[in-house]
Amino acid sequence: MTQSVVILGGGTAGWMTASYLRAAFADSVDVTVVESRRIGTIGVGEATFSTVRHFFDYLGLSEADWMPECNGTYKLAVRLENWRAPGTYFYHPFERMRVVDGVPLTDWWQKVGEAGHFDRDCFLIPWLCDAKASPRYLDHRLFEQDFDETPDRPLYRTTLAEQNTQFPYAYHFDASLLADFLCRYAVRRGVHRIIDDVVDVRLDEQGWIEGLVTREHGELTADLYVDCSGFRSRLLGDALDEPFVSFKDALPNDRAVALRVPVDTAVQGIRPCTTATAQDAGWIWTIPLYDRVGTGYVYAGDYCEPEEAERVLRDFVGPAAADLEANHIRMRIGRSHRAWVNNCVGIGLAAGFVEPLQSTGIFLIQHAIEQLVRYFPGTNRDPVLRDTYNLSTARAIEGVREFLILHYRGAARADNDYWRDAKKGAVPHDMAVRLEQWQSKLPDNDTTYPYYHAFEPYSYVCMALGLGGIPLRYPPALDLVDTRAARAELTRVREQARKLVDTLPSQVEYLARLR
Ligand SMILES: Cc1cc2nc3c(=O)[nH]c(=O)nc-3n(C[C@H](O)[C@H](O)[C@H](O)COP(=O)(O)OP(=O)(O)OC[C@H]3O[C@@H](n4cnc5c(N)ncnc54)[C@H](O)[C@@H]3O)c2cc1C
Ligand SMILES: N[C@@H](Cc1c[nH]c2cc(Cl)ccc12)C(=O)O
Repeated sequence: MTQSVVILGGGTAGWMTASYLRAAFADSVDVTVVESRRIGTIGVGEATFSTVRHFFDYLGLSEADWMPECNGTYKLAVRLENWRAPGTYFYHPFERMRVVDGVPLTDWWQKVGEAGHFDRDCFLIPWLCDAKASPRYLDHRLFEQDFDETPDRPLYRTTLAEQNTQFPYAYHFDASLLADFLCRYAVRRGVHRIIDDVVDVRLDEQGWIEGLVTREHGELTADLYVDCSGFRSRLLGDALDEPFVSFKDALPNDRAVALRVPVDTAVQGIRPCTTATAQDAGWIWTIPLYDRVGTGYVYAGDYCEPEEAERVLRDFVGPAAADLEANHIRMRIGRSHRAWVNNCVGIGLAAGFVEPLQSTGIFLIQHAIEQLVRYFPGTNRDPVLRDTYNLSTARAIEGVREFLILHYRGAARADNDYWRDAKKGAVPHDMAVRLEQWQSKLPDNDTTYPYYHAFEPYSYVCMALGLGGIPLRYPPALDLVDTRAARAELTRVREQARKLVDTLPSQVEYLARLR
């Protein structure tokens, strides 16, 4: 029996959901997207997790299919500048920690490494980022060979649940071009697209949605409604009045101002990472795309006025910013108490958002969509499926919240009220315990947020070591054991990095070849 879904919203969340549901259920689920011409999309959201490749894989799309159309580039890490002190930087790479004699290399590094650059001493990717290298050779081989990339497995599509290796890169892309691309993909596969405004929502006596009233297309009805209306949360927050749990007590950044800066990347090169540069009231993102750079200042409105933020961003960009129009954005930070209420599921900004740091928005969308497919409601409206979905998606965003709180707690920077207050904000009880534990032994499986939220202990380790504000000791056991193997591994990282930097093409060269 065919079921029907109406999705409100044609931003990244709406079109990702529509295309994925179609790929999962084909003609068994009839999908309609209604999007407004008058209400724009958020227009930002250009950096991803490495796991987004499962999304494209599921849709049957290769890099060559979508990257050139969306000005895509590779992202091998986040580079955090000035979080410790002016002039410092470190990387959070898509690269798992090496382990020597059962001990993570970073723990060894605390004892035997030279003070300074844990990231460049323990990982390869920081060297590739500094060299603006491509993660692939011109014959398309990956710089690491741990991955089965055989293309001929048409019946086996991967999802987040199968993540047992750490893929070495994610992507940057133009968010508007991606939404257009996915719209074409979905419509070609039978998704109905309606351009109109939803002006009213009809509920039955139990509070279930009966229909969405549009300005010009009458009433749209379905078995399930997906709210992808962005921060407005037109169905979940507005019509169904589901309470919103704010994260502002711990994460005060609630505004952003963004610019799209044209750049001659052939001349400047394309650094294969997102850069997050700490500022007086937040931080600035720099996301290199194929033909331009996306940049924006994420800041706390309580500490900085929008005009001041725009001025700081323009100064940061320099002369190239002169004639560009700035996009000012208010952010609603937190989550809907429940993401799925009755016959309405919120996905994307409509359901919740943490803040752009570490680019978690699209990951949370992808996770929500995969969970929706897993717990898709039958005609009997089993409430257990809905409750399990709500538990899983709430845990994911709460984990992301915890990881981001660490950035502000852990930053050594404390030179003004914003950075000092950031260390006094609320911390979830369990996290307060973990912050203590990390001082005696770097974060590991037993001392990090226990539910799936995609960040693994090594990500927490990078932050603890790189941010510099948490006093850290190495485990005393390391004074009692032979350190030779660990020292040899640190030397091996250096040798491997040197060889890669010498042999890999630049990202500009590789992407030109891909086109
Ligand atoms: C400053 C900032 C930076 C970010 N950076 C990143 C990043 O680097 N990486 C990342 O993963 N995520 C990032 N995000 C998050 C990411 O942008 C969003 O998760 C993503 O774009 C999804 O947005 P959306 O589709 O939920 O909402 P939107 O893009 O706002 O789309 C809303 C849609 O709903 C439609 N709509 C609303 N009301 C109605 C109505 N009444 N009738 C008809 N249509 C309606 C609109 O027309 C539009 O199509 C960032 C977010 C912000 C705010
Ligand atoms: N495991 C997830 C999350 C993740 C792991 N390392 C990084 C690094 C950065 Cl910069 C962002 C996200 C992540 C993933 O692989 O995407």
